[in-house]
Amino acid sequence: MSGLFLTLEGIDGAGKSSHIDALEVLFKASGRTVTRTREPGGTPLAETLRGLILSQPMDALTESLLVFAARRDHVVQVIVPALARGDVVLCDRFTDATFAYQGAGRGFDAGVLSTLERWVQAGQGADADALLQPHITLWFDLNPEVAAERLAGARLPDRFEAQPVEFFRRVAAGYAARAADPRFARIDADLPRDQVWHQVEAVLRQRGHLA
Ligand SMILES: Nc1ncnc2c1ncn2[C@@H]1O[C@H](COP(=O)(O)OP(=O)(O)OP(=O)(O)O)[C@@H](O)[C@H]1O
Ligand SMILES: Cc1cn([C@H]2C[C@H](O)[C@@H](COP(=O)(O)O)O2)c(=O)[nH]c1=O
Repeated sequence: MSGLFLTLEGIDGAGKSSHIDALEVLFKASGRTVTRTREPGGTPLAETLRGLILSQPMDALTESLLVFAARRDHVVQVIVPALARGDVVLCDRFTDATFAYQGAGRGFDAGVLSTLERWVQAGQGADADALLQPHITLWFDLNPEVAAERLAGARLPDRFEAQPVEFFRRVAAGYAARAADPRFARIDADLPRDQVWHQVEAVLRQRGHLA
């Protein structure tokens, strides 16, 4: 069986993490082995970098280099081996987040991000031209004002969550621009949790990722 690389994306507070447990249960019930992971993070080194990225002041180039450094370790150590085994890889954020947050949010050069993406996600040997990309990206689309209300009081904000709503409007626009790619499935996240889940399950069945 071939591996499935599924990513979850959206602005902070859009509700994507709330559905990862259920996704894991669903795929396991269909007989699949699941590797559950997140970005930035997913390896000891990448989790160390995550701690710095979410807490330390830095400019947009440093931030971009650190997220891609964390990603390289994660891709090599976790994602590629899991896909080679045939696992379903459930990854909370991947490179779309970099284009949305560092690109659209911070205003950092998308051409430089694309170059880093090619270096970090290039295949090996005969596959050198193939770029590792998710098979499907569940994009939890939620108005930034609603997301901010959901996050208020839920937890102490990190360096991104502490950004003003204008930042998240730019990030949301960045995701919307990337959603033209057919691997994106838009999930209307401005609905009660059970209805959000219903959309997630339906899209996976429609696209043939679940029996
Ligand atoms: N459909 C929903 N309706 C109302 N509240 C929700 C819904 N889904 C999640 N929440 C609540 O919104 C908050 C953010 O949800 P969650 O942590 O899943 O978001 P997230 O997209 O993973 O955010 P982040 O990327 O910042 O981790 C939580 O308090 C969660 O309980
Ligand atoms: C992968 C990635 C993430 N970010 C930001 C987005 C979020 O604010 C945090 C991660 O926190 P979460 O609660 O686990 O969603 O990191 C980023 O700016 N760039 C990236 O590439």
